[in-house]
Amino acid sequence: MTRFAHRIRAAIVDLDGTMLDTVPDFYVAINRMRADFGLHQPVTHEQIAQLVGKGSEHLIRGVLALDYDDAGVEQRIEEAMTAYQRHYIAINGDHSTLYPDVKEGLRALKEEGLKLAVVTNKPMNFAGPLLDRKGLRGYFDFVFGGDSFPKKKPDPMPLTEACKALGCPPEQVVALGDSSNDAHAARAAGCYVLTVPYGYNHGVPVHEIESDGIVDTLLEAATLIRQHNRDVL
Ligand SMILES: O=C(O)COP(=O)(O)O
Ligand SMILES: [Mg+2]
Repeated sequence: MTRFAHRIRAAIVDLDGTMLDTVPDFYVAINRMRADFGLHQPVTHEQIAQLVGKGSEHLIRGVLALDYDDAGVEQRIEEAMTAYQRHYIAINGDHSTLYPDVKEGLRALKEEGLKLAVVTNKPMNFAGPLLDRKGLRGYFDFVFGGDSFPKKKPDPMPLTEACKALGCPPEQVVALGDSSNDAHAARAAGCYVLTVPYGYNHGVPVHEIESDGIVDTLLEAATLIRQHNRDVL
């Protein structure tokens, strides 16, 4: 955390793979959608984890591509998205769990005086109810989903817009995420970025992500940020 000499005033936090292990929810919704298509062999948690992080359509296209060629995917994508969304909303949060020290980390960031925003590629109608259900919504000043802006991460737009909402220049904002998607968006927006090693990085080892550091938990991120803010005083 020495790249910029600025005090950190806000954090932008990713959802899937950073705060919540949501693959078990995706697993149920995706395999129910597959069953609707007569595909009864379930896709695995590992296959799903590699496809999470770039929004629902990317995920469902990737899942369909396991069984169909390009034309077959195109033919089914609309019906698959409708079925998937119905199944996901019916179970949203039933099987997903908080990673260790998430609430402790968010609390510590707030105690440090940071403003907090969620920026996820999950659509808002999934993200909002999930954050409420897991007791996370109250920590955040803003929540932005994959459909909140015309572009999703790794485009910098959602982070740039979140910085504006937070009222902080990007160089005073740290992004906390689990994937290269978050890191690319943060770098392009001009924010710091710290990555957690336990999430889903499209099947690529987390140390290959260009970030300002890897932290074991959000609580460790908060400790690092507090230290950084003391050092720049
Ligand atoms: O791809 C998704 O649905 C969400 O992924 P994210 O929360 O890691 O941005
Ligand atoms: Mg993520």
